[in-house]
Amino acid sequence: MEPHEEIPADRLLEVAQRIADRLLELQERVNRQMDATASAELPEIRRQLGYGTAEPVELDGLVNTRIAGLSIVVTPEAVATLLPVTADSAATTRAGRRAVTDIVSGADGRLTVIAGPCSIHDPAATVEYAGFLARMRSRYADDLEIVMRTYTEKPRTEVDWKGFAYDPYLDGSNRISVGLIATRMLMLRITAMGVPVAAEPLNALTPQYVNGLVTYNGVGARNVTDQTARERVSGFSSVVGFKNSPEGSIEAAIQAIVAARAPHEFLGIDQHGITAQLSTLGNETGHVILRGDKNGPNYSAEHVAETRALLARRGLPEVLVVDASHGNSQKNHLRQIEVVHDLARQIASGEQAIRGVMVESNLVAGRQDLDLQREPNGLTYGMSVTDACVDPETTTAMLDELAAAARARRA
Ligand SMILES: O=C[C@H](O)[C@H](O)COP(=O)(O)O
Ligand SMILES: C=C(OP(=O)(O)O)C(=O)O
Repeated sequence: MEPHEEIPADRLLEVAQRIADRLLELQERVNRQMDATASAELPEIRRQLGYGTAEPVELDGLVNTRIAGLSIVVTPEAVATLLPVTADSAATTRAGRRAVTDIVSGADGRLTVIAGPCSIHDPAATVEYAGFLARMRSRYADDLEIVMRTYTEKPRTEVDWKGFAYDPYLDGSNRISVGLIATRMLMLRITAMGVPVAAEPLNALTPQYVNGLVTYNGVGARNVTDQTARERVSGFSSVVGFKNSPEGSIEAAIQAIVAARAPHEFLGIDQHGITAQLSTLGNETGHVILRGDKNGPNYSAEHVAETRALLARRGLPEVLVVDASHGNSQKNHLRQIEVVHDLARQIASGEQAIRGVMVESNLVAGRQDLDLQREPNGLTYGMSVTDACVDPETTTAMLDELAAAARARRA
């Protein structure tokens, strides 16, 4: 057992902070050595290339005029060395990816369910919720492959809290190193419990910190047209889904599928945090996630048929996942129940294209406002601080219905 596996979940942030402090101290020293080597050798390289001595130019008011701070962050390699993927976690992710890939390709007739909080904000509640999903996974294993939403990065419409990976203390202190370490610790913990993890890869650098721990990545509605997001997931080992755009464009998700199936060359970082050129092979698991839009839902049989036709026209597999929340619930968590009813009816009557359902679920129903100035202790335990979620009881009823539908479709 790794030492971090024994840490009580309510002390996870404290330990993440200690790890961050030690790693940042080390990284400062490494960076100083690198800077010293570069400043010793670069003038000589300049000279060998036939350039004269660089005259210092005053750049005040020209560069970094809107940068208020710049601090180093722990590197993926250092974090992975202290918090390695254990055999149990690796086995969970391997099996989860295999199962979801097979469901997407049609080799496995079950249904994927991506359930869990809209966003992660409290390690203890997250681990407790993972315990609930671990029980659900055993109960419904014959019909469902259940994966836990472990979203620590949140895309925001305007300005708001950006998620646990960025601001783990929920107070605007934005300790990103601590957030990245704590995210990895949580994903290690959840996968060690046998529950595969789903995430949203919002940032170009964060995936390196959770390498080997994510089974399913959903590119969000606000990022689906982003070239850098498409490039990134073309190299992911996980299964990837693309939401329709916030305005309802399914075509945007289809274009993302096509883009991500292709190999790409782009800029990222390597495991040492050094800028790197990444060469990818393309990801063939890409599919549309229907999430509705601001004007209404898009989960009906007509929408599913329309999406199938659009995919067929592009010669793509007629495969999709439906998100019961967001535009499909018009952000009313209880409407997810109606969405799931409808999807269960479609699946039971033989609709083959629907391979997965996403549900926003948490320990406590509803949502609460997060005030970054208030003590986090004022929050209700287990309740979402972003979009409203259904509770475990409602989630269980949904899983029961979806399992029966998957069974009926296979029969
Ligand atoms: O999934 C959660 C939210 O819908 C998404 O992050 C956007 O949130 P916002 O519109 O509240 O910023
Ligand atoms: C942000 C999310 O959804 P969307 O991109 O559909 O708004 C989400 O699934 O957390």
